[in-house]
Amino acid sequence: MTLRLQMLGTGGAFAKKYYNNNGLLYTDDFTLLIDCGITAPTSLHQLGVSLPEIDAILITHIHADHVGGLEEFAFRMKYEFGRKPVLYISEKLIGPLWENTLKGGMSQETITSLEDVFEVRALKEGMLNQISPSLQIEMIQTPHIPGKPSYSLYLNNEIFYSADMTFQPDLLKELVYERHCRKIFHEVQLVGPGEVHTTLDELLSLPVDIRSMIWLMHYNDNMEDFIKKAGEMKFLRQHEMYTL
Ligand SMILES: Nc1ccn([C@@H]2O[C@@H]3COP(=O)(O)O[C@H]3[C@H]2O)c(=O)n1
Ligand SMILES: [Zn+2]
Ligand SMILES: [Zn+2]
Repeated sequence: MTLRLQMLGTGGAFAKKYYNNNGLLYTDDFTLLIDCGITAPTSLHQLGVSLPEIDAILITHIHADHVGGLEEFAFRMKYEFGRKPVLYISEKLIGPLWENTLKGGMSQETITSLEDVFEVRALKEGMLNQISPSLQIEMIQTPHIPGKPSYSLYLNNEIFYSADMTFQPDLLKELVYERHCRKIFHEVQLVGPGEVHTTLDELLSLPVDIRSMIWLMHYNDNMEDFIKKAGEMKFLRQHEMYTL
């Protein structure tokens, strides 16, 4: 079963030319939205994708470029379409997503918890979660902000999709050399110290066979200046459809 990926955006948190780094992952019979940031509703509108066409949303971590569009998504599904979207989320993030992010805007007499606006499906890390008949996802907790859980995704035991994360060369080597990973979608910070992200220079330090399978995403507006500096790595483009 082939997967297809269409990014709603490929930009970093503060990019303006590129939308938030959120993606539509398609199987033949299922559409999963990976992260739903501030710009996700606009990008979906531009692509002509209506909200009910999305079978489920999966959240990697709680930053506005990954969850800032959830309020609009949930309100519109409730009031325009009379439906509750399916939300896959780490069990550790259910409380914080409601208490720290959505409660302020969404709470009212009839809405007092995340479950009132989403059909919540808790994901456990380190094990295979069956999302649809042909899509399995393992959540791998990867370091981003200290004390703030963030989860990268291993799709169908062969494709790595990074959440926002600091450089983890040992994980990437283990996935490629021991777990048959054949494609990597990786966030990148093009200049400056990474701190909470992975820099282009760090990714350039990986062995060439790993670099050749990397597609870069979550980049800043000056991405075009780095196309020739990324070696074998390629830049993922928003709104283009990729067969994985
Ligand atoms: N310790 C931190 C925390 C946050 N940030 C910036 O805020 C952004 C939040 O979304 P992001 O995509 O994770 O990128 C983060 C950093 O740009 C940062 O640079 N350092
Ligand atoms: Zn981000
Ligand atoms: Zn983040």
